[in-house]
Amino acid sequence: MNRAQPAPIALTCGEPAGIGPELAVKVWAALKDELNFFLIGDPAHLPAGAPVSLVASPDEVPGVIADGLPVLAHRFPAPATPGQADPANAQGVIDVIARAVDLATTGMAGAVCTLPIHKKALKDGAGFGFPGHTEYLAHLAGVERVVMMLASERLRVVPATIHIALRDVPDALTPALLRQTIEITRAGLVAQFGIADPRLAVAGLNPHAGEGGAMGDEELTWMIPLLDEMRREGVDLLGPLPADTMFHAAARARYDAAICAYHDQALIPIKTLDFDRGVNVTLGLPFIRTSPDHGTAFDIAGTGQANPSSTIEALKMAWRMAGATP
Ligand SMILES: NC(=O)C1=CN([C@@H]2O[C@H](COP(=O)(O)OP(=O)(O)OC[C@H]3O[C@@H](n4cnc5c(N)ncnc54)[C@H](O)[C@@H]3O)[C@@H](O)[C@H]2O)C=CC1
Ligand SMILES: NCC(=O)COP(=O)(O)O
Repeated sequence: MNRAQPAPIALTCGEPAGIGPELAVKVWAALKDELNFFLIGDPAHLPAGAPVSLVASPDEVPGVIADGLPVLAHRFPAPATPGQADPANAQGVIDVIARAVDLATTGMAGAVCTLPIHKKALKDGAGFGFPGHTEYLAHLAGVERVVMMLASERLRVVPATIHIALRDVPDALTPALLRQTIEITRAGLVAQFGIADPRLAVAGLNPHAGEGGAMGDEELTWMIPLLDEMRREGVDLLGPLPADTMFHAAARARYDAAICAYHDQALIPIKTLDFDRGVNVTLGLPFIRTSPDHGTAFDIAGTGQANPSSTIEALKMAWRMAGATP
């Protein structure tokens, strides 16, 4: 590897009781000759016998990554028991994310890549007041609004509303929110994915995109007028499209990203197509953040079965976005 590259990526440990510790070691084995990254977490949470290179600062990473997983130690109060989150560790998980953001904003880390957190464990254990990383990272960065994108080679999707109850979606999905989501997505595709003139598709809220008002009227009353207005402003937009027919192969070829009304409308197609290789990327932050597309997988934690492919893709994407040259 050419070591004159971006600053190393900070990989946050996520929930120690999940598959994060196992993934950290597996991705080190896969990527140690390709890119620079370091884990922020407790070395005692890693699988027994894992090769570790303790570092005091990210700039030590290039010199030691060949020998073992570079770890910037963050000591936790309790050990990690696979499949059982310990409330005593919840605050540590949150603090590690904040530490990674500090390193990224000061340029010591080239990007942040997050291993999965268990949202309820953080809420119960430390009163975590955010639905997920996305909103917490926006808070830490002092940014009012960011966008969650899940991306793979075959599809990019954006849920305009994220972790809210389905019954709250129609009220939360406002013209202002959809406009902002489209604008941030478009800017992110240009700046972070290198797409000069992004083509966007917007899903309707209702079945068949409302079918002319026969199955809901949000498309008629405000979505069509908003998208028409944005097309006149020069945005390359399709929609509102019926969500059930916009994800087959020929339909996907017509756009660079699909903007969806709610979480499952966006995440079901990409996790069905590319669960192993999907990457979650936050657009609109002043630093790069990627993540695997899956969660803590308590059901297989500690068994050695965790597939590292999505985390490998997340680290590679962060490395490219940080400006790495091949
Ligand atoms: N970025 C993040 O921090 C994310 C966190 N989560 C959180 O994770 C927790 C568990 O969520 P679930 O809905 O159960 O989803 P999950 O992704 O953890 O697990 C769903 C299924 O996929 C399997 N699976 C997941 N990742 C795998 C991998 N790398 N290799 C092999 N099998 C894998 C699991 O064993 C399970 O059967 C929740 O608290 C959720 O909020 C979920 C998604 C992303
Ligand atoms: N369903 C996606 C997800 O939970 C990721 O959330 P975040 O922690 O990246 O905000």
